[in-house]
Amino acid sequence: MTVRLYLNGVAKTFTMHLQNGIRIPVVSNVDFSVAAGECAVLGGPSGAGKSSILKMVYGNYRCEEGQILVTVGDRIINIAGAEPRRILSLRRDTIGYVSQFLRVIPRVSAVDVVAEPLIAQGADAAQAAGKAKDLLARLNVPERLWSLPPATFSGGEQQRVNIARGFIADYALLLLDEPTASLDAANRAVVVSLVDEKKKQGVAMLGILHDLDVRERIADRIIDVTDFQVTAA
Ligand SMILES: Nc1ncnc2c1ncn2[C@@H]1O[C@H](COP(=O)(O)OP(=O)(O)OP(=O)(O)O)[C@@H](O)[C@H]1O
Repeated sequence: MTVRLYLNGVAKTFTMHLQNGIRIPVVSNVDFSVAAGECAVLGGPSGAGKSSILKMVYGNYRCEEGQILVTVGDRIINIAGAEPRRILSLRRDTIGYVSQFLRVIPRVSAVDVVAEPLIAQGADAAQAAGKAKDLLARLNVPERLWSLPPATFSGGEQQRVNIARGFIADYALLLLDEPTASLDAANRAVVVSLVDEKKKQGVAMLGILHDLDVRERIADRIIDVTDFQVTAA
């Protein structure tokens, strides 16, 4: 078993600087690992700290305590102490993030929006566009939309463009932040098969999935975040 992600003694406390520096401890002693080819899902009630953990792994939230170790080839990198430039290069080459929200880029076509992460990893532009079209077709985005910028697409169409963009590149670690929220059953099934393919390729995945049906189909393990919750003294 190759460990791809290891959180070791991670803690997160928010400090509200505009409210007299009130400190809100959220999680502490977070310890778990995710192996290559495994999909682990963070469980626990609303407010338990699932998003905070995912955002620390992606480097969006600073991790003040503990280590977040990611295996990159034959090296191990600690995201908790990584410089912003290192985090950006990890996001290009090693860690992908699939959420339900598309950040629309004006005047860029759906195909180019989807292909971009793969081109950033060094792929040939024509091959990347081909793979982008395959994914858009699998996710039932109508072909007449592929050459248009997604700004005017429906919410569901934008969401599927974003999923295609999240799954196109080759990352060792993929973070799934409610990727199937508000998708219909047919497209949820497509996401399940995309996750299965990533597992076969040895990609480690860590996700938040409130959709119980999808969670049951893709989660190899549930990590209960309440185990790490900081209870008020
Ligand atoms: N940027 C922030 N500033 C201050 N507090 C925050 C911030 N982000 C999260 N929190 C607090 O941390 C706690 C955990 O939030 P988080 O979003 O991680 O929970 P969650 O388990 O993902 O919840 P949900 O299932 O509702 O999305 C909450 O009490 C929330 O108010």
